[in-house]
Amino acid sequence: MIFNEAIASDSARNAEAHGPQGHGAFCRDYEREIWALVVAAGRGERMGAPVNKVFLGVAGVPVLVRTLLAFERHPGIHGIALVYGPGEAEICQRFLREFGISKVEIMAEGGATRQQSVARGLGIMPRVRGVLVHDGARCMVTPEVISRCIDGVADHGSAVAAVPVKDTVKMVADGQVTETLDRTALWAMQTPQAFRYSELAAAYERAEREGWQTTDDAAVMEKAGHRVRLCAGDENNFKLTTPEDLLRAEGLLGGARMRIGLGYDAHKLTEGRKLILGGVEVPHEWGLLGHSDADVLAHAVMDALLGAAKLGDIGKLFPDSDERYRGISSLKLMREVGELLRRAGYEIGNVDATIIAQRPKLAPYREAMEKNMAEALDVDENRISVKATTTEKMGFAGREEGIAAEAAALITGGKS
Ligand SMILES: Nc1ccn([C@@H]2O[C@H](COP(=O)(O)OP(=O)(O)OP(=O)(O)O)[C@@H](O)[C@H]2O)c(=O)n1
Ligand SMILES: C[C@](O)(CO)[C@H](O)COP(=O)(O)O
Repeated sequence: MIFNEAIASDSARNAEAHGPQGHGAFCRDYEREIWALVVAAGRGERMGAPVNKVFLGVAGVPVLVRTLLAFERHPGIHGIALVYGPGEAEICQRFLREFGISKVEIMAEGGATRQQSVARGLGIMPRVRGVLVHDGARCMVTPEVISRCIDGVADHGSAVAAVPVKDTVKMVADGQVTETLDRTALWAMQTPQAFRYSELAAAYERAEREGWQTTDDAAVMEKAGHRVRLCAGDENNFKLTTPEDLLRAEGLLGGARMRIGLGYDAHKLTEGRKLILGGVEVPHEWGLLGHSDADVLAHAVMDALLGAAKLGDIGKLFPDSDERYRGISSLKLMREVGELLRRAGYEIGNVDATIIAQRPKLAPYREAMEKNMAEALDVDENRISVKATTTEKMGFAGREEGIAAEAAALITGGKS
């Protein structure tokens, strides 16, 4: 990542971006690339949240992360420049690491207005072919809208996502209607707003020099004398501006994205081993046999979570042929599972597990097991439930040959 705040001149900027001249394969031809410029330096006053609205979660994933992932995953986007608010660089960098976002190559602090923030981003980006300026607060942008903007800038030099106005719109003064506008000629502007980088950067330099005040990039281009073309946006690509927008986004992304998973595991009881269940060492004359600490409860919970996220199972992730996992605490593996889910954009809704054991009596340890696993998964204890049952002496558990556990997990969110 470049992460430069300011680069002195155009030639220095492209030298920095391209790397040293003559490095053949490593030399990027920025003038062929299409980038996204994501602006997230607003205050979100209309949202009324105690933090910048782009850091609020929608279905468990921060708004800004959702926005960045849309561009990260689009094959037509070569790089991303991110403009953040004062004091917010660190949290942005943490999100990039946690969610494995690798296309953000440039970061800059924004200004007091959106126009200034875009100008700053353009000022430190490499001179690419086309740039899609996008609001960090429009986290529901689809790959189709991004594609239309990329195609539009390639074919016509501009493409601004927009939707036709559906309501009747009137001019009003002092609470009185002065005019009813012709709705057929009215379109609501969204982002991305895509332009040739050279033209947009020059228009923004002029806007700053001449003190223009605009609310979108198209307006800057219009004032600079360019023709601006629209492309089809999407009704769901709305800007999260007020708390109602957040609810609407949650409704679209939250409930519809619930997933469930089931996990089951069984281990043999044997002498000379500790009995570890949910990370708790339970006093007993036998313990469970296994390559790791054989924590059958933790294993069932991990498989339920991995299954819900379609990320495989513990056998695939932590094979018993791997010496690194010999004797390992399963809670350590559970931490990794939690991290994997977070990176994939999931939030753990709840986990319900049952241990199937004839003996020992497990009720006194249930809470400690719940606490351990909640800690490992970095969720509230309220989300993890552990129960235990006997099989009335029937089957392998009843004969005390082994202990089994089963778990169900519900997760929400996800990147797609
Ligand atoms: N000085 C600013 C103002 C806005 N933006 C960004 O521009 C986008 C659209 O702005 P808006 O929704 O108006 O965001 P806020 O300015 O944060 O909201 P408000 O006007 O309610 O304070 C947002 O992603 C916002 O972070 C920015 O980068 N720098
Ligand atoms: C760029 C924009 O999102 C297009 O609708 C909008 O103009 C931003 O305006 P705001 O005043 O920052 O909400």
